[in-house]
Amino acid sequence: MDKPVIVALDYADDFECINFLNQFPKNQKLFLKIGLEMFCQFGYPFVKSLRERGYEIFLDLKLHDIPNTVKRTCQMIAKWDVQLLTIHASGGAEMIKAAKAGLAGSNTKLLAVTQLTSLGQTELVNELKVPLKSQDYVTHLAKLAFDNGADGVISSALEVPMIKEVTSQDFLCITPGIRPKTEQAGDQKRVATPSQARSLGSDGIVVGRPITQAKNSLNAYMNIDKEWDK
Ligand SMILES: O=c1ccn([C@@H]2O[C@H](COP(=O)(O)O)[C@@H](O)[C@H]2O)c(=O)[nH]1
Repeated sequence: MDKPVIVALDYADDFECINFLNQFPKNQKLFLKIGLEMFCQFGYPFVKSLRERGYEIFLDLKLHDIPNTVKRTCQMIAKWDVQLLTIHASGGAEMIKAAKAGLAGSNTKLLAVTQLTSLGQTELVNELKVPLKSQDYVTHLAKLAFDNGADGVISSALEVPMIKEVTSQDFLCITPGIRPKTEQAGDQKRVATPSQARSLGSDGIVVGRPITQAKNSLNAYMNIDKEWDK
C-alpha cells in the first residue's frame, strides 16, 4: 500500500458517486472507502462493481460483536478481495483474533478502530466513562490490536507517532479526521491537515466531506492529494 488518499464515498446515491468517479482519467488509481451508509443501501454488488472497475477498496464496516459472529462475517468478506476492513479494537482480544482468523487466506488487511475521531477527551471521560487521557486510551487499544494480530489501526493523525512507538513502525496507521486548513471540523474532534498527517507518519489518510461535499469534488481531491504528497 503506497500511502493513499482514501476517499470516503459517503454519498446518498450511487448515481452521484459514479458521477464523481467518472470525472477522473481512466488510468487514475483511486482508493475508495465504502462505509455503512453506502454498504447498507447497495451492499456487496456495489463493492464488486467498484473492484471490477479496478479501484482499491477499504470496507469500513467497523465490526463489533462476539468473536464467533465476527469470525464468520470476516470469512465471508475474505472472498470479496477488498484491501482493508475495519473492526472496533474495543471488541477485545478474542474478537480481534477471531476477525484475523476469519480473513485467513485473503489479502485483506485488518484495521482496528481505536477511539473514533469524532470523540475528544471530554466525551471519553464524561460519556464513555473511560478515566484515561485520550492518547493513552488510543495507544492502549492500538497495542491490544497489534498484540492480537491486526495489521493496523484507525486513529487520528495526531496519535500516529505514539502508536508506532508502542507497536511497530510497520503497523499501519490510517487516519480519518482530515481537514484542509480552510475546512470546518464539523463533527470531527481530533483533526489534522493532510500535510500534518504526512509529517506525523500516517500511512494513509481518509477524506470524505471535504471532497464529496465540495463545489468541485475533483479539484478538492487533487488539492488534498497534492498537499499530502508534497
Ligand atoms: O474514527 C473514525 C473512523 C472512521 N471514520 C470515517 O472516515 C470518514 C471521514 O469522513 P469526513 O467526511 O472526512 O469526516 C467517514 O466515512 C467516517 O465514517 C472517521 O471519520 N473516524
